[in-house]
Amino acid sequence: MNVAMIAHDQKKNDIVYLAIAYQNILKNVNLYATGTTGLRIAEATGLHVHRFQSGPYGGDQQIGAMIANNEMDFVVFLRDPLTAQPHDPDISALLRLCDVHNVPVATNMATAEALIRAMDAGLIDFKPKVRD
Ligand SMILES: O=C(CO)COP(=O)(O)O
Repeated sequence: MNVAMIAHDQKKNDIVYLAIAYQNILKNVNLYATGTTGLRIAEATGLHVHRFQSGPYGGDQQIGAMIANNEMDFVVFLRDPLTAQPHDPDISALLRLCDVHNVPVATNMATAEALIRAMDAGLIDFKPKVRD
């Protein structure tokens, strides 16, 4: 199970809270993250996180590549809806790829918690996606 965790700066504390609260579940998956988010999660939890570039430097696109390669099962992307991001096209592209490949993606805390619990309960079908 490969899970990506990404958060904009104003949401970093939230994603750290999420990782701490659910670390007993997240320790059983392969965690991927953009650079700074991954560092914050690793420091706070001790969990191993595969870290990509920081988002504005290509991290979103690197995670997008995993989605396109059918290698990502679940994405938590806590976006900041109140601050303009210089790499907005990359953010849109990542979310678009989640929809193209039918990958569950949570963009706020409420959905993230619901999906992590659903994942733990085996309620989400994470089988490899079938494409035409
Ligand atoms: O900008 C981001 C996602 O679009 C997140 O990048 P960082 O985790 O490196 O801050």
